[in-house]
Amino acid sequence: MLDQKTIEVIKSTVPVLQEHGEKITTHFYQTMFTNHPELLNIFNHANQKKGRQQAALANAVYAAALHIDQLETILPVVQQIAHKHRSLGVKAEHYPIVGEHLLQAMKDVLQEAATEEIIQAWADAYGVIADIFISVEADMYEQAEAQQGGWPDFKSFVIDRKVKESEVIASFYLKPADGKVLPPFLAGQYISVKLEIPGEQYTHIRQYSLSDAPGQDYYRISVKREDQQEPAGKVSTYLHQHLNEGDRLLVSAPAGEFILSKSARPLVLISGGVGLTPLVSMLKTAVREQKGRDVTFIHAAIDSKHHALRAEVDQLAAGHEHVRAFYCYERPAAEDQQYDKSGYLDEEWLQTIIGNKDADYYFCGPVGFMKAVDQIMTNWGIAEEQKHYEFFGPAMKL
Ligand SMILES: NC(=O)C1=CN([C@@H]2O[C@H](COP(=O)(O)OP(=O)(O)OC[C@H]3O[C@@H](n4cnc5c(N)ncnc54)[C@H](O)[C@@H]3O)[C@@H](O)[C@H]2O)C=CC1
Repeated sequence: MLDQKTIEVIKSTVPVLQEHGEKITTHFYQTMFTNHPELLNIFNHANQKKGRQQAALANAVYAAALHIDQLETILPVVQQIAHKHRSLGVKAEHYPIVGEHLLQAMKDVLQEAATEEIIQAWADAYGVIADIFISVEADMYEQAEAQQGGWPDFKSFVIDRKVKESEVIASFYLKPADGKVLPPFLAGQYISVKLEIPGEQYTHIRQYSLSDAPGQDYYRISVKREDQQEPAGKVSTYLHQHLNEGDRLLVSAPAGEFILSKSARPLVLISGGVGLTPLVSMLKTAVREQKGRDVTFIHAAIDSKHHALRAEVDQLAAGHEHVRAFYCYERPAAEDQQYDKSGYLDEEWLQTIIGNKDADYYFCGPVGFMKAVDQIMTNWGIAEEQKHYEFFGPAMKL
């Protein structure tokens, strides 16, 4: 544990971290990857380029400094990050490397303001925080391995089926190459996929939500081809264009805390674009395991051509009185007939379809969509514990 003096010194650096946090973390990543290029096999290069990883780490360091005397308050965030770390293969031996470069980056950026005392206090604090992560993650590796059919890191899977779901989304049904049983997962969880792309120096790892219900003999991911964005998504493009039935890829055990809970309240699932993947898994699970629970599934897509997995959702809604599905098309095509609203979803429309607002809400989609939905929840006075959401990529808050 940290002594009072160390805590005070750490807290005194909060303003400076707020001001220089991203500069420090940008410098940190640069020097760490120069000295340890092998770590580029773990980190998402696109997030580095866009500066998202730097911002997320700066926020995490800042939050740690702010709460250094009550570290238990950051435990939920630790859990969330630890899930991601376990799915990426982050190990205890990586922490000293990160610590050394973080402290060096503080010294380099803050110069004389980073006194001996401050650097020592941060070294102590980093040690305590790293130990928490290492121990939480060690448990997670153990649990992943201990399940029936489980494994700790990455395991070879075969693409059993590849199915086009929309203009831009394809599903991949993945089965273990060794034919062993698959461990279960919780609706809403994701897996990491690890790929070697010809011509690329480092391996790439990406997280994809599992889009089917648990309990099958495959894991299904539904991936959007991100070849229109800048920079183009290398992994999604490679999956779409070059990987086919019979090909293999490496897969982590399922991870993540954005999961469907049981509750007596109605369930409202709101998705934008490919953000529907974890919510379709939740919808199927709720129908099967939470019999009679009112479920409203709301999906926002560009138009019918970009609308994936519609048949599966429609079938559930048609077969269960307490399940309702609504679709909002941003720019419906002339031939599009079956949708409930055009443009973006908004508060007024949601009012008309959500009868009992005292519900559990799960939402997932692009950032602008998430912000819009969160604002509506706030306007409605929905309690924080009734709001569940997930951002892919580095940890973010709404
Ligand atoms: N488990 C997770 O955290 C997952 C997260 N995602 C995220 O979901 C996102 C999905 O993106 P795309 O398919 O590219 O979506 P998209 O760009 O096709 O947009 C889908 C729909 O979202 C709505 N929307 C967009 N901006 C909005 C705004 N400002 N206000 C209200 N509605 C808005 C529109 O109706 C639009 O048609 C990605 O950012 C991805 O990272 C996707 C899968 C899983």
